[in-house]
Amino acid sequence: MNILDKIIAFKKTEVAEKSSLVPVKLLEKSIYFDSDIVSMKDYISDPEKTGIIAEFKRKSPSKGDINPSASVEATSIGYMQAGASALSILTDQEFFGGKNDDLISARKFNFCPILRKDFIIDEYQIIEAKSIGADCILLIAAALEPARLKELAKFAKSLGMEVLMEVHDEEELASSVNEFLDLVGINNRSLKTFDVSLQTSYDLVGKIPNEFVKISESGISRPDTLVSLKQTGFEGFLIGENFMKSSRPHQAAYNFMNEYRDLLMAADGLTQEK
Ligand SMILES: O=C(O)c1ccccc1NCC(=O)[C@H](O)[C@H](O)COP(=O)(O)O
Repeated sequence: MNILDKIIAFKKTEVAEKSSLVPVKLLEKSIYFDSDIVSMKDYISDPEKTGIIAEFKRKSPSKGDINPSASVEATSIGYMQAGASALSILTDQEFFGGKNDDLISARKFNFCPILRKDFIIDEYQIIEAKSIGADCILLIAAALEPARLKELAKFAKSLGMEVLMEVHDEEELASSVNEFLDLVGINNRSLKTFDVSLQTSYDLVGKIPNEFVKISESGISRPDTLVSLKQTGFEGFLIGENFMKSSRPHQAAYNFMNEYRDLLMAADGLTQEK
């Protein structure tokens, strides 16, 4: 059993418990339920923005504790002030130390697209995502049969939400891509070995149909990597640990984004000189 199998097995029990404790009818009463979303697709593909989806995660299966006591308020506000285009908030408690309240707090303090980062296997979790103020959900191709993934994506769209599908290889991409997705993410981290290889992104970017916003996810730690990922066709970059491992994640994000902007300007200057 790999880590994803373990997480999904846990989610099945979690969803059964939660849905018996908090019925859908109650979730639908949330002030966020009928609110319009802030479009992740629009913010990421805006050329004036950095495309960075800055992630708030306290721990992870691959790294253990990263920053258990970080403040979601200070970090999310700081990320957006630093120039992030969007936020990704881990809501899984068991494996990532997150909670729904983290997303609710991020929503309260920021006007920007927010991705609910969790392991979605059921419509209940999508309704819950909308009720806590998320704009976009993640569907992981390795965790869902293609037909089920499509069903969940369609359901999210029916609630007015956007969908990011994450894949790890060409097979997942070919079998799971469907018309209800908005963004497609290439995860550079193998969920079997936890090894990270940016080559996965470079190999797969050309295979993502152009109607989807292309995101590179995981293991990004250098601003110059973003420049080359952008040059190969990525518009979005999901970055978590590199910021969160700092005692001041928002400061790390600020430094990273400043350096990225300088590199982009220098790269643009070189292109114009040619
Ligand atoms: O991060 C993990 O250890 C992990 C393990 C199993 C499933 C998912 C996992 N991570 C979720 C993510 O996709 C990352 O948090 C996200 O892409 C950011 O990655 P990073 O910048 O490397 O923190």
